[in-house]
Amino acid sequence: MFHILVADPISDEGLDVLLASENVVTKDTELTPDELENRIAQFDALLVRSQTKVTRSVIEKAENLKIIGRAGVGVDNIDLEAATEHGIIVVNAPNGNTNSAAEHTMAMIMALSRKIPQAHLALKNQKWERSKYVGVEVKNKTLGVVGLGRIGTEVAYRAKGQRMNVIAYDPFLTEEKAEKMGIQYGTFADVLKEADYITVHTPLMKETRHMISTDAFRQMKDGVYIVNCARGGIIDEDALYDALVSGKVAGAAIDVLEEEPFQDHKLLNLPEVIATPHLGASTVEAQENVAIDVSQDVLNHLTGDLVKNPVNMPSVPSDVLSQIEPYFHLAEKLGTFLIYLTADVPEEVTIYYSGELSDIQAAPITRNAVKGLLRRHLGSHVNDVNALYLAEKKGVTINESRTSTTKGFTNLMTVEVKTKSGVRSVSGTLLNGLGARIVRVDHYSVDVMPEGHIVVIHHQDLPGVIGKMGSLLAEHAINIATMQVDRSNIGGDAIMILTIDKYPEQYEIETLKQLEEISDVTAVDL
Ligand SMILES: NC(=O)c1ccc[n+]([C@@H]2O[C@H](COP(=O)([O-])OP(=O)(O)OC[C@H]3O[C@@H](n4cnc5c(N)ncnc54)[C@H](O)[C@@H]3O)[C@@H](O)[C@H]2O)c1
Ligand SMILES: O=C(O)CC[C@@H](O)C(=O)O
Repeated sequence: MFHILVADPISDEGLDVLLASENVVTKDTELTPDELENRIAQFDALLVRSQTKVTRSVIEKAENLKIIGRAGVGVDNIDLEAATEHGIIVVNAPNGNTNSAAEHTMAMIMALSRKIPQAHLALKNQKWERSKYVGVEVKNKTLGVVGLGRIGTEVAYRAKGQRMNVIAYDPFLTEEKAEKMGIQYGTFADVLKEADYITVHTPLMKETRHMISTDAFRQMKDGVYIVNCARGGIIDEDALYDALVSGKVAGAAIDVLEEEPFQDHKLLNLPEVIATPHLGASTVEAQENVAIDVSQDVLNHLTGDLVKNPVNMPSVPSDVLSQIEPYFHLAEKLGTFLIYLTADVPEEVTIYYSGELSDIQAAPITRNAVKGLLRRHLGSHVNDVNALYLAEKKGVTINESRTSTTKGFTNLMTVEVKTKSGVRSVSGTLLNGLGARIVRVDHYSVDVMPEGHIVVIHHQDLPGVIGKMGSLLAEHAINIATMQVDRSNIGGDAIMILTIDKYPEQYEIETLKQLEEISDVTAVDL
């Protein structure tokens, strides 16, 4: 049974799936930041919209938190780096409110053009001022869309329905795609120069913060209209204020501001500005959609299933997943096995994929190998979410490589670690119907199930060594379950890999090391 905190108002209908489960759902949408920090340790999952700030200090106190669900798109209220570092998966609901936000954007464009909010307010104040509220038509005007993702695209199609011309800029937009959509493809500068209306639909990130700046306003047409139903901060508010006061911008429609909630903002005192309090996603339909999506992902994660909309981990399509999932366990075991053999700090890890593995989406398998490598020293908090992040933080370079060297196996995965004292490697395969096998350790060929207690012995290939080893283990009541031996050449270096029924004590390992033919003994616990 898990404890789930719902910290922002989230649709009850959408939460049904959580409420119907055996978990304990606590709804507290009035928590102060301090209260959230003080209480978060007792929860396994946290659900938020955009109000609650999930800061690093909240995450640092969230000892049991496994997942943060964002009922909506933007995750700028969640410290993603801190979540990733702590192995907490963040999921969002990217599709459920697209329509709602696009409709709100169109409503804002129309209201701005016809001065509806201003006229409405005057009339409510008993002022019949028809000549003061003459508007402009949108037909044949050019709408500039900055960010042609889910919402930007829906806005573009709707604007075409209003007989507007649309020009869009998005780093992922191609001329072909623009042509297919019946819109004009442009650079950011083209959009600024040609648009009568500019609407922004990018996420708020380092690259997009204040992208609509004083310089950008300078490049725009005189009398341009500006719309922001995406995120406060994409537009530089001081620059917008100056552009409105100077008359460069004829009007602005704002659903979001840098500081929210806001009341007494200087932009709101300008008559050319119309505003709503972050209502883009506030429709019954959108709220239900996002709550259902995020609740389902939270339940999936808590019950060990894969999530649909991870933010801090790449998602894997289900057909790809069914192909690669069988290798997760093998990859983790190879990583763990290898780290036992690696005495020095790993500097570089390369995972080689060959045979059937050479053309698959291997990143999730790589994550499992790295997880296996890091867990021995960093503990069980290393998981799929933070494995690569923690490796990078520890200065370990992770590489993936495809090779044609299959050594006769239909699939072969090799994990190689470089340290200051050299390179060690281990290879494994999935044998049809027989499961996972370790098939190479460095240059030695073996056949070992990657399970249980294993002892890896490097020795000299001399008569009697195997017998001596067996007797010594018997003296310590250690039963040998399986044994594999390989050698470089007759009488040369050799390896013996034993699986035994109990993990040996350190003094037992030391006893083995005392045999003169033996150069190294490593106990591995898989
Ligand atoms: N007002 C609201 O209530 C509300 C509701 C939903 C979403 N949103 C916000 O709307 C925005 C868009 O959401 P979405 O679902 O369409 O996201 P999306 O990820 O589908 O689209 C964002 C697009 O922006 C593009 N982009 C990124 N950097 C860019 C740049 N420098 N210049 C131009 N384009 C760039 C991306 O390539 C992507 O196509 C987000 O900020 C989201 O948080 C607001
Ligand atoms: O929670 C909300 O109402 C806002 C959601 C919206 O800003 C989003 O990014 O999805």
